[in-house]
Amino acid sequence: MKRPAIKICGLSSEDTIDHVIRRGASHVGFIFFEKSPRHVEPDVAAGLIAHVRGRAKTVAVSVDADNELLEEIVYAARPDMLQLHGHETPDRVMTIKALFGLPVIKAFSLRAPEDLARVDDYDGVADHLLFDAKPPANATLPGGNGVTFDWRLLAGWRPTIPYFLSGGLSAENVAAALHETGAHGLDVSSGVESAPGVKDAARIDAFFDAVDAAYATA
Ligand SMILES: O=C(O)c1ccccc1NCC(=O)[C@H](O)[C@H](O)COP(=O)(O)O
Repeated sequence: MKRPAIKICGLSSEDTIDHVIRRGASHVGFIFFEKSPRHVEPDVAAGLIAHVRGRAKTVAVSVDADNELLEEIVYAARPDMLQLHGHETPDRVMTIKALFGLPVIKAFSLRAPEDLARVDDYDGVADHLLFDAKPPANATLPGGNGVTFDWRLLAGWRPTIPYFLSGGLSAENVAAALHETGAHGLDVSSGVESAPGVKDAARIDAFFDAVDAAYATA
């Protein structure tokens, strides 16, 4: 079985970036959402993204961002891809793609089967999908909450667009998540942190070790 793409999200230091790329991250994500403990300003992200260039795909994550913010992010930081983690409609995704010419990962929050109903509308529009858990009722962030959803929602479901499985993944559960869903890619943030926004080298290693072990036995 082919090892999935692995996106480590919410990065903010060159050392951690180097570590996750060394361990095999295919994508690294930067959060542009001020309420997040992982938020990076576009000028800081520019340095981090320049540091990555060519070694992994760089992903700028935004939430219902207007054109002005997207311009600031894209023209300052020059990411390879945009992740839209809000309520962006298919029309809005098409507009963003036309404006910036970058591939788009469209994120969806899942809790129940009906949450998948809108996904087909993004066929031919989004380049990748990302399935995350719906945030808990008291959450202030639409993502990065470290909570899982019921992976059986995706079992046997083969979308025409490749997808990242996300939401509360960690070294402890990633093998089961892969087994249940057969996801094309994995995305993790809290599960490789010691505190919100603080990436942890040991947890990063444990995560990649768990993915490698899952593939060695697949
Ligand atoms: O991580 C954040 O702080 C964040 C804030 C606002 C929108 C999206 C955010 N994260 C997006 C991601 O792709 C996360 O990796 C994804 O939600 C999974 O996070 P976690 O459950 O913590 O692994």
